[in-house]
Parts: sequence; C-alpha cells; structure tokens
Amino acid sequence: MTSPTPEERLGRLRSSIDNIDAALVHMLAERFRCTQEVGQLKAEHAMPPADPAREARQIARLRSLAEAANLDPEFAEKWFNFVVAEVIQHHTAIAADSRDEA
Ligand SMILES: O=C(O)C(=O)C[C@]1(C(=O)O)C=C[C@@H](O)C=C1
Repeated sequence: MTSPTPEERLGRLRSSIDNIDAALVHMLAERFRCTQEVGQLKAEHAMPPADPAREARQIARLRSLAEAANLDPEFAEKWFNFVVAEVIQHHTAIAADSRDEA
C-alpha cells in the first residue's frame, strides 16, 4: 500500500475544510435567524438593542470553552464581538423600522 501523495493529503484536508466552512455558514444562519426574532421581541417591548451584562457572561463562557478546546480565547472573543456588533446593528434597524411604522 502506497502512502498518499502530498497533493492527495492536501485535497482531503481541503475537502474537510470545505465541509467545516459549510457547517459554520449554516450555524451562523441559524444564529441570525434566532437573533432576528430577539430583535423583533426587543423592538416590540422597547428593550435596548444591546445587553452588555449578557455579553460579558457569553464572553467568559466562550473563552473558557475555547481554552478547553485548544482554541485561542482572544480569537474566540474577537469572533464573538464581530458577530454581536452585526446583531446589534440589526436590532437597531428593526427598532427604527418599528418606530417608523408606529
Ligand atoms: O441576548 C440578547 O439580548 C441579544 O440581543 C442577543 C445577543 C447575541 O447575539 O448573543 C446580541 C446582543 C446583546 O448585546 C447580547 C446578546
């Protein structure tokens, strides 16, 4: 039995990377589906778009999960802040739309 060539190994690794990227896109889409609903709920009840105390708890939890998974906690926090900044923009836009409609 011959061992795989570097090109075969690269091809297999890239195929796994493509599967992981697809899963991440689907998970992000699902997360944003939930946060859109949160945005509607917050707008209906005049709740603020951002909840810094909740974010602090999420960051502490994600940093601990990242450490356990051997992922750089700084990177996990940056990723979270990037996603949440987008969510807060969506929440703010939903609240503005619902005020315009009132
Ligand atoms: O949990 C909320 O209150 C949300 O609006 C969701 C979410 C998040 O994306 O996880 C976004 C903004 C808040 O500052 C905190 C958390």
